[in-house]
Amino acid sequence: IPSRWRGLVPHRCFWAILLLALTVSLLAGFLHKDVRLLMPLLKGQAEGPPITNVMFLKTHKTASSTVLNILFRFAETHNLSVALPAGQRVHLGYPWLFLARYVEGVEEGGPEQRFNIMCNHLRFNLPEVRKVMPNDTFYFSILRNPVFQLESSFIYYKGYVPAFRDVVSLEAFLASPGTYYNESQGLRNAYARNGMWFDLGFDNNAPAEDAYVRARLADVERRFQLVLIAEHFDESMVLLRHLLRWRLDDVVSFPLNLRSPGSVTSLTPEGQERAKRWCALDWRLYQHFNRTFWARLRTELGPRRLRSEVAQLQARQRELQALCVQDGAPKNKSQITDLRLRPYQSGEADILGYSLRPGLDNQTVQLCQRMVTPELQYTARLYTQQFPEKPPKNIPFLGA
Ligand SMILES: Nc1ncnc2c1ncn2[C@@H]1O[C@H](COP(=O)(O)OS(=O)(=O)O)[C@@H](OP(=O)(O)O)[C@H]1O
Repeated sequence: IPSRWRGLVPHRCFWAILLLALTVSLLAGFLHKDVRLLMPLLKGQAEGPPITNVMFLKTHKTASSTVLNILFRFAETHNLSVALPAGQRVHLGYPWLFLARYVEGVEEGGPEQRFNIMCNHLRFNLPEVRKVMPNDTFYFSILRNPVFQLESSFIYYKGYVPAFRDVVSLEAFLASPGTYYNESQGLRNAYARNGMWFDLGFDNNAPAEDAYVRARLADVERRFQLVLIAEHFDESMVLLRHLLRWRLDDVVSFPLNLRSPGSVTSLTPEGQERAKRWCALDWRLYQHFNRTFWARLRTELGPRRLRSEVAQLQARQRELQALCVQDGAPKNKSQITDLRLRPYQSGEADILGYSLRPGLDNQTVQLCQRMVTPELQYTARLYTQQFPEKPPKNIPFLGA
């Protein structure tokens, strides 16, 4: 070593060691992350092909139309059969308890029929669902904070539900529900109290006694492999994708069936507390499954992978929104000129949908159109595809 460099040697050694240490630690961090990101691929291979027998209990006003759109798209692109409402119906017998014969192609005493996907509105009734779905079906559902679910329901079903018809606001209804809500007025009132409990097939007017509630929660735990939470929609989709072993693009969606900001009125804090008491069964249900949802995310994915997949999902959604959606935002009914894309309007709500960007090529139009097709039109379209020999579903509001 030349003498003029001798003093530098320990110094250089120090830097070299530091550089090595940094490289190793960076590499370790990178590899750790990368291995985790590779896990779905590796695990997917180990665990087998995507799950294609799926039953989604479509609860009301819980982002369930967005989930239905995801399932319909998956069915269409994978050539799967869907348990569709028979004849001119657009739901599977709701609000009556589901019966197998509400499904098109299923006849009492007729040959056995099994479908891959089931997701139109129905009131859950396991023995009858099992008659049309394969034994290895994956069952899942979605819940929403009952305060916001009830707000959405009130506006949407204002003219339809006897309990809501003659009251000026949800705030007024909750201040004195006994004045407006009459149990004996039949099933139509189910939208006014514990709607999610009702959709699960339970008695929405039952007293919220602890033993009863616990027993029903255990029923739901036993039957449904997964219960998602609407407030955490993206996390929900990441978890769903993981459990079904689907691709990221299979669970990308645009929010459907949204109320316009002008149709949203929020309850006061006092009104919210009343809503929780009035819908005590739904409140217990929601609290329980909100807890299990986060516990499940922790065990199935862990925070780092969850964050990374949610970010990927959101980036892909933004990309598709820029590609597909005219002006990149939802529109009200008068702005949607293509009737195939105009969502059903109900009650006092202004329900938003999407128009497609003009000038898209055929393949892109197909992809985008599927993503923005509302529930009724999509149900009708799949029905015609699946039963070309039957009269098509006639959706009267489309002509209006
Ligand atoms: N992705 C996503 N994330 C969070 N929330 C979402 C999403 N998609 C739809 N929504 C909200 O869900 C409400 C509509 O629910 P449903 O489609 O279940 O209604 S319906 O029962 O089928 O009529 C409706 O709620 P409100 O706007 O409060 O009425 C939608 O805004």
